[in-house]
Amino acid sequence: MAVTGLGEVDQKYDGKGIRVGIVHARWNKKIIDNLVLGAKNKLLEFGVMDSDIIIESVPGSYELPLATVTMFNKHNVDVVIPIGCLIKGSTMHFEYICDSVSHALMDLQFKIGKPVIFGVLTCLTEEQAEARAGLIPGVMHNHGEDWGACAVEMVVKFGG
Ligand SMILES: O=c1[nH]c(NC[C@H](O)[C@H](O)[C@H](O)CO)c([N+](=O)[O-])c(=O)[nH]1
Repeated sequence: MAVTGLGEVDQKYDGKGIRVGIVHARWNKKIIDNLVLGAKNKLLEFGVMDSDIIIESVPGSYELPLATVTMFNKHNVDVVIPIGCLIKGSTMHFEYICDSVSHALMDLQFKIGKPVIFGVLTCLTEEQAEARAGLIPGVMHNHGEDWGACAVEMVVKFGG
């Protein structure tokens, strides 16, 4: 079952024995905490052992790519889920971080040969971010759950 894109996981893959790294930014804490919880709970639901989920934080989303490399090298994980929340401000800072971080995380997969799940919300408003973290009842769902399911599927199908 792949993640349908509507947030429903329509097939469950066996996560037993898979080691998963989660690196998360600390900006927008309320949103980040729920995204991380959603990803972790989905990993556990798919059979990943709690002891095989390694979580580290960084100051902001800009630090996620380097932390992702270190997570692979230091903790011998099969996949990393970098989690961040970027919210547009009044300057171009948002655009530059979104662009550099998304490209860096995409490129890392090919350099390392392992899956890097894109868990960075790039939102124009705080409300958009809250909805995608499952913090507004009845509006969207916690995208962290999608990322957890995606991580297991990618390792099962394409892991080294
Ligand atoms: O994770 C975020 N980092 C942000 N900035 C910090 C950045 O990621 C770095 O931590 C910082 O520039 C130091 O390198 C954000 N904004 O500036 O808006 C943001 O919305 N989210």
